[in-house]
Amino acid sequence: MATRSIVLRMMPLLAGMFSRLADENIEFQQNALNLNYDYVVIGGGSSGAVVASRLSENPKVSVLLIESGGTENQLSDVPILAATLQKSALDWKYLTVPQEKACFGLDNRQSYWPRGKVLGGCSVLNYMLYVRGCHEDYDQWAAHGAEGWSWNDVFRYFVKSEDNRDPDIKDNGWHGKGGYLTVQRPKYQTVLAQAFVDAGKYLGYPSTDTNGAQCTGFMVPQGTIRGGARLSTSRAFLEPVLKRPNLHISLFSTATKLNINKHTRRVESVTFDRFGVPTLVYVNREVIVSAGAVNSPQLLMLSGIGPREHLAEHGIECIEDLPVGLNLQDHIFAGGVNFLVRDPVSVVQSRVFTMDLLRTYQGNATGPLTLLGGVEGLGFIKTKYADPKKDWPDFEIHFASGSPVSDGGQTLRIANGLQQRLWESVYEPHNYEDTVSLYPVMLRPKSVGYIKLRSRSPYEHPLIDPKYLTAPEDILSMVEAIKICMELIKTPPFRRYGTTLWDIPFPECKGYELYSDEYLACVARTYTSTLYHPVGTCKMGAVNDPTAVVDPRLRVKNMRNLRVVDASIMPKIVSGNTNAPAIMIAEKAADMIKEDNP
Ligand SMILES: Cc1cc2nc3c(=O)[nH]c(=O)nc-3n(C[C@H](O)[C@H](O)[C@H](O)COP(=O)(O)OP(=O)(O)OC[C@H]3O[C@@H](n4cnc5c(N)ncnc54)[C@H](O)[C@@H]3O)c2cc1C
Repeated sequence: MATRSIVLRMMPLLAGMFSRLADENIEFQQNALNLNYDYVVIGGGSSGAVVASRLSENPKVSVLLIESGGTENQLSDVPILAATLQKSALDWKYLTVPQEKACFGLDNRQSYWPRGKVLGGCSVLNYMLYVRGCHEDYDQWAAHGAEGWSWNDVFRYFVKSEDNRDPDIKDNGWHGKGGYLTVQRPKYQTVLAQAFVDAGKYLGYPSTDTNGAQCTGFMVPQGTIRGGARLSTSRAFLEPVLKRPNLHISLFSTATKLNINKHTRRVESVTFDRFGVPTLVYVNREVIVSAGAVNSPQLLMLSGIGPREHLAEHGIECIEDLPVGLNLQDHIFAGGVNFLVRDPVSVVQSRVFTMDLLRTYQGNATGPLTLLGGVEGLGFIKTKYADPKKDWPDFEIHFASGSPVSDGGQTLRIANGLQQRLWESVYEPHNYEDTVSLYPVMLRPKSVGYIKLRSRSPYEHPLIDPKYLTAPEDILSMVEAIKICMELIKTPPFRRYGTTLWDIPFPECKGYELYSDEYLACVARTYTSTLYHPVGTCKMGAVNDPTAVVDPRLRVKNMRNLRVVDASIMPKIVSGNTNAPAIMIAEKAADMIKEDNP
């Protein structure tokens, strides 16, 4: 407790020191709004910020961006502090319903879902990892009705955003230069980053740019950072265009209803609360809902677009009966895959938050504070359940050069909602010791959940049930992935630093033979962690696909001027982190909107 308060007391100092890297005085907020706009974009997150930026390139159209939150702060700039932003004012603070087959070791068996409530959305809270997913993901989307979304179609939109700055990657033919979104590795690595990549080689995985020709392999990740600081989509795409007179941004503004004319099928206006005051704007051309995978379906349902029977439960008139909120997919990992390290080479709090390193960060934008939330390696692997003939890994290992004990349980443990009993018995005895984690992330889970309304209040959090680990295949593949992580830690590149298996078993799993398949399955079901990638709740598909909410041009079916543009449109979750895909979706959508509104 004492240490926590010391760190908390250090925050203002940190904030002061990092002022070089942030400018809170930038005026995003538009004071007076017009009565109507050509385009109203709802939600200024990873996708919405990009859409608003691109649409307002045409000076002849007017664009209003409505965002529930305010602007990011100086702490959110510091890459290693990513997890500390959870449960802060920048977070929507969602919780899933208690899980039946997972999260046994989390408070009330609920998974905590942070989502960015701030201009830039989750790109302000995220771990900044730049990952595109595999070519196969997008080819599958297209094959199942999302015409125009194959890898060959989407590739140029990844490139369009990008300003890749790492010499060994930027010229390999797979990346863009000069775009708004700077992509680069932190200048600093611990020795463990290379150990991870070398361990992958030991098991036959190439060291490669997994965002390029081949998806399977290991790499030290690139991130959406610039000058050692986080680069949110707000900073990247909006800050440079703020002076455009045709772009208005309304902060602290929550859209509560799309007002739809049932006969014309047009959204005529949008109701929103601006600093708590009910407000209305009229729409000349289109409304673009970019409120993310939780809030986009919520807003559509509140406005009468959703499953008829479910809307009726809340007394909402159904204007269009569509499967909004279904098809919820998320990436999870087994949080208990941590290892002990003999040598002082990992990222522990006492070695990171020193005055010398703070000065290094301030002066040279390097040092451990630039690490991407502490993630130093990504390994895209195939378990025995993956198709050996395809370059389509079924797990992504996140290698962290630390674990929940690295800061004495101050951030990750709290963010994950780890139960006190589990914390005290398994982790606390190793507080502040050198450790690493190899978190196996299930890339294409079979378990699918849903989001529903709890009430017709826009302010009540929706009911979120991801149904983690309910499909039997999921736990089987997770066990195989954990075994691969254990193999990696035993390879010479890691062993030279004295890595060993964690020496305290999970008490809940003591009935099983240590490290047996049953034991590992129990660990995965006990410490089940989200990777914060919910998608799919406004599914894109062919017009005649009854499971689709939007068509391949992202138009809500049977509506004239309404699109959804964010991670919720993914028909299937991509095999990688979802920020770069959300930005790509927005880039492509902006082009489609321009084409459809000549
Ligand atoms: C903790 C965390 C770590 C992550 N790490 C990574 C990572 O390292 N790499 C990666 O690729 N991905 C990562 N992700 C996931 C990635 O950031 C998201 O998938 C992506 O940002 C989603 O973009 P979006 O536009 O769909 O939604 P969001 O970015 O969530 O944007 C939605 C926006 O809409 C606003 N909004 C919602 N409702 C309303 C309303 N009614 N009215 C007005 N505004 C509204 C929200 O405040 C928000 O700003 C992470 C996510 C989190 C939370």
